[in-house]
Amino acid sequence: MRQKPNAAGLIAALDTPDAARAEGWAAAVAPHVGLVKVGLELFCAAGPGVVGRIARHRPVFLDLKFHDIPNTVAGAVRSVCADRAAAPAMLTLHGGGGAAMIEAARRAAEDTLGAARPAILAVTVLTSFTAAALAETGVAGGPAQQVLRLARLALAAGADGLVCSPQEVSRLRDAFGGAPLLVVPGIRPAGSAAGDQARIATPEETAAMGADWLVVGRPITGADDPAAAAAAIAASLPR
Ligand SMILES: O=C(O)c1cc(=O)[nH]c(=O)n1[C@@H]1O[C@H](COP(=O)(O)O)[C@@H](O)[C@H]1O
Repeated sequence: MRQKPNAAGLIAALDTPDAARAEGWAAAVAPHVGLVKVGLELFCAAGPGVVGRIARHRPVFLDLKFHDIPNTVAGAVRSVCADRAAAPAMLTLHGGGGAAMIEAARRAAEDTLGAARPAILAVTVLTSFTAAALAETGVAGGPAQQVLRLARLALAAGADGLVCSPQEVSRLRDAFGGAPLLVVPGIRPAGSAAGDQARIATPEETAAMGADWLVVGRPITGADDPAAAAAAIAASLPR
């Protein structure tokens, strides 16, 4: 899914260790979302085969946030792209893994799947980080500055897009224009609990700032009716 949606679209994060539950959610939200996200919890519990099963409902955003030496990440990308029929439409790696790692990931995806390769998305600063938590890791200057720094590096190294919080979307659009895919978690409809997310905004605000894809987990999967929750968020986005 390297092409950009015409208007901001929705991605449902299927965070559960239960593959049957995840498949049920995928089927229920499919009419309202562009992609569904398979993350570490589901992948580690259910194994790689879950990607193909979930992909029967919607294209899969495989969020394993690779961060290792270039050779190892290239191998991981080849592994998740090996089965063409079950290959993800998008995948994540950490921008902090550096330019050589990102270049190696892109090359591995191209070598394995050619034009059908997944979009490579670089995670910048996790949406759970405050400025204080980021400073504890040795990064001064705050999330916005670090997001811009990693974005510049990742896009120059061949990433198709970035994962950032709603609070950096406008700055990234100003700096890099409309081309990079901006995939944005930390989305909270008014009144829903932030949980462990620190840098958040509503779906309407995030779409208006120029996000391409909004990643929403618990506000959908924790709802009594996940399909209705996904439908309501999708309907709130400008068309
Ligand atoms: O890469 C991601 O998708 C991601 C990056 C990030 O900075 N923050 C973040 O929350 N995510 C993912 O987005 C989803 C957000 O879920 P909720 O907080 O439940 O809406 C989770 O599956 C996270 O793993």
